[in-house]
Amino acid sequence: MKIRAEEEEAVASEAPREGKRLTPDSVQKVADLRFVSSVKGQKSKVSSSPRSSVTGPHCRTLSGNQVWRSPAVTCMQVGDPAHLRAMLRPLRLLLSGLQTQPSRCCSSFVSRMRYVNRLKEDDEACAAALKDGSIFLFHRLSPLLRCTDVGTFSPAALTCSDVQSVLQRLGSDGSPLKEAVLIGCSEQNQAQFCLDVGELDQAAVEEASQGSFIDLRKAFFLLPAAEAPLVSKGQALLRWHQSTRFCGASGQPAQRNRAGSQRFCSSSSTVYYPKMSAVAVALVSDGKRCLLGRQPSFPRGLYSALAGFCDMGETLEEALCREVAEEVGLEIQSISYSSSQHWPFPHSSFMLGCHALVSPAHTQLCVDRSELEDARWFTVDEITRALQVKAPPRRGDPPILWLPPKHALANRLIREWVEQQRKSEGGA
Ligand SMILES: NC(=O)c1ccc[n+]([C@@H]2O[C@H](COP(=O)([O-])OP(=O)(O)OC[C@H]3O[C@@H](n4cnc5c(N)ncnc54)[C@H](O)[C@@H]3O)[C@@H](O)[C@H]2O)c1
Repeated sequence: MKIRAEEEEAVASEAPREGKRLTPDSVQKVADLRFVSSVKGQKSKVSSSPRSSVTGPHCRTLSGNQVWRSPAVTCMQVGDPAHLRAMLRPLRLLLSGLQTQPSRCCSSFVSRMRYVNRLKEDDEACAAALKDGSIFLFHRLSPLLRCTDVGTFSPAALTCSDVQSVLQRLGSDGSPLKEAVLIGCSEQNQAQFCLDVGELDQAAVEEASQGSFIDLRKAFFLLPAAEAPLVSKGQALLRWHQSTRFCGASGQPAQRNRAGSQRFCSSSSTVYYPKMSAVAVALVSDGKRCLLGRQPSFPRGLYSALAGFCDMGETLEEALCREVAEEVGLEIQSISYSSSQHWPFPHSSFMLGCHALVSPAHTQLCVDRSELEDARWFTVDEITRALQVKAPPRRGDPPILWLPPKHALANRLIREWVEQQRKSEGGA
């Protein structure tokens, strides 16, 4: 596609270059300019009408923060029979946009995702973004949390200068900042980074930054559901860097890019990317009851959905059928996918959650005691009661059923199942 000289200039003026900061807005402006040029290019191939000219992309908000952008609007001379059609076009586009996917979308979400992607590829832009970004500190993989005025916890988001002054106060030259790893971009268009300051004295950093480093297992459940994934992603990336310093092929150090989205060994030309293990988790039902199991390591009373790591080469469905057969001796008849989750414990897993159905005629359990301490069928009333339990049973308390916490995918599967049962009871 051909871009005219002045458009090239306009694109270049918005494109990131030395001394100019890359932001989600500038990424979007470059995309807009390129888009207008591309529409002009396509237009000149399709029609050479001298009365048509492209004025620019047209935005409209359909809902929330989603801004859908229609193709560029073409201007016509008044009196032209096409004039009426052109005037009605925005309305047609709006109506068609409500029914079908628009041809192009430039929501603020898209701008942020493209921005993060650019930072992963452009070391200089990433270094500049760190100066304006927010940084989440960790100490030996425990995130720094602050208690809010209303008594809840939140991950402490520090500015680059905050972190610099903390480091200076503790006698550091600021070089640890180079180890910051990009996590994402906030809705306020601020790049987000995480940094492990495990080399520094924990109590001194806590005092200087007015927060507390809390073990992720505890922190994960103290945080609101929207914020827990941020610290879990940060910890997973930091852990991966700490354990992937060397190339497995050459034994030489593998160098990271500025964003920390990959490591590269120049001796073996191998690129390493952060890894997660795929885990299949299923809430098995016989149509009336659901099946939960417990491992000996679980806290007292806790039962959860059955889960297992996917073997190399297996599909999600194959992994689920194998795990359920191995652990409780049942054959799954059908599977429906629910949702997924990054699970940081004990190391990064990519959890894929499903509902699985077994035949009501074949529900006899044959539990593999080397994998599970116990597995049982539960009625919807037993599960509903367990969902009301607010605190885990203490030593000496009568035995009660305790379910996985609300941040866990297993909890979501259990709630979905209860809802489904209630609906079908209502419909029966
Ligand atoms: N978020 C949730 O709702 C939820 C629910 C259930 C399980 N989980 C998680 O799913 C994971 C798997 O559950 P599980 O019950 O099988 O746990 P598990 O930790 O008991 O693992 C079972 C066996 O899998 C093998 N294994 C360990 N790590 C592996 C890996 N990376 N790849 C392949 N095999 C591996 C080991 O032999 C281990 O004994 C655990 O990390 C658990 O915390 C999460």
